[in-house]
Amino acid sequence: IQKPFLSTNSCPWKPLSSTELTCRLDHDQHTSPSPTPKETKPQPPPPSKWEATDQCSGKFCIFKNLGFGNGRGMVVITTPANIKKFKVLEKAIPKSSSEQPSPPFIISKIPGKGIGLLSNRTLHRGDNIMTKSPAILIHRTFFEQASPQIQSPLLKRAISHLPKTLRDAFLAQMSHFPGDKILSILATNSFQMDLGGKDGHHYGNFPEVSRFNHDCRPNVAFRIDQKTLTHVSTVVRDVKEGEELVISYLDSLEPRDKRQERAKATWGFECSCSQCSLSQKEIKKSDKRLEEIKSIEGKLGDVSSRGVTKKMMERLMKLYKEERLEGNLGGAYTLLAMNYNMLGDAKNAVKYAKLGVEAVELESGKGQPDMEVMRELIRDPRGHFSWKGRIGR
Ligand SMILES: C[S@@+](CC[C@H](N)C(=O)[O-])C[C@H]1O[C@@H](n2cnc3c(N)ncnc32)[C@H](O)[C@@H]1O
Repeated sequence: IQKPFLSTNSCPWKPLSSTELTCRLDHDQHTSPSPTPKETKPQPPPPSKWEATDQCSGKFCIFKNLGFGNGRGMVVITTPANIKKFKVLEKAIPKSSSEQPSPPFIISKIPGKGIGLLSNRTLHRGDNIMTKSPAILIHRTFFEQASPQIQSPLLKRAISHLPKTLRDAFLAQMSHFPGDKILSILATNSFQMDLGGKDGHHYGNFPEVSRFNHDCRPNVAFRIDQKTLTHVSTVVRDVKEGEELVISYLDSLEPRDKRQERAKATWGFECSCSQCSLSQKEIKKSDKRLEEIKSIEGKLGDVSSRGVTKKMMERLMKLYKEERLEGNLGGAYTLLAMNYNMLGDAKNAVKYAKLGVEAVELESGKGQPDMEVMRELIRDPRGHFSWKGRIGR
């Protein structure tokens, strides 16, 4: 458990509407107390309205909405056809979604990782950490089709349109790569997002979310809500006050060497997370467990496989628990629900189907296609297409 070590080394989180967003930990050289902000009358946010700018490169233009999210603001580099999708989106975002009066964390220095988030209270599975809309969204092909000489000035102009608080938060993000700062920030801190339709692939950047460090055994899961395009982060197991809140940037089910390789190649860091810093002996055991998880899930996922037993399923649950994979349970629960039903065990099938719905919604959001199958199973396990599928009706 990591405690905030010195009060001077941690900042309380401030919602974006405040006059000073950027925690001074971002700028270590500034150690003197910040001047008291001048008394200014708070201005009402501008109305939420998308505007096209004349700043374009080929088919990509900058669009801005300074009133988005109750004055939080957002800029987009995309095609005019895509911007129409945002007009719908605007209505889907609740006015207050960018503000959180009492967030459950503080920003703090974390040894060996730069800045991170520490919980400021006890948290439980299902608790929301934050829900944020992006500061900037950029069409995927902008990076593929435009040269860096074209990308850099357009990105710089786009960021310059953001309201000051969000712009400062954007520029304070960690960047790992040499060359253009904005490109490097985006390469270190972006998420893939899909606006739907055949040309909907974009990258989104959420400055506040960028403070989550990585852990191969995270206590927080995240998802992009496709309806509101917000980044939603949720606690997956009990968290004590002072514990670091961490998400996984990687596939947690890969062996340690592969995870290390990917962290280095994509984000340029040697992963020093709770799982990667185990002893060699424990790492070997962990990799073996991960292999066994893949093998059991392979059998459970194949309707033609023979020898599926309840013992095998109990073993799978034990492996997940030992590996602390509470953020990846949705798929495992769903497999168990189906297989218990295929073995004619309605009680366990319904139990795991209910757990599956909860876990999948937490990990991926509501409305996932497979969840209707789980709900049908919960309603009537014996009438479900999977009933006794492995043993004959
Ligand atoms: C998205 S940022 C996370 C916030 C960052 N620590 C900061 O100060 O803003 C990703 C960077 O944080 C650091 N980091 C995140 N997780 C880490 C880990 N498990 N071990 C070491 N460094 C880590 C790496 O430098 C990585 O490139």
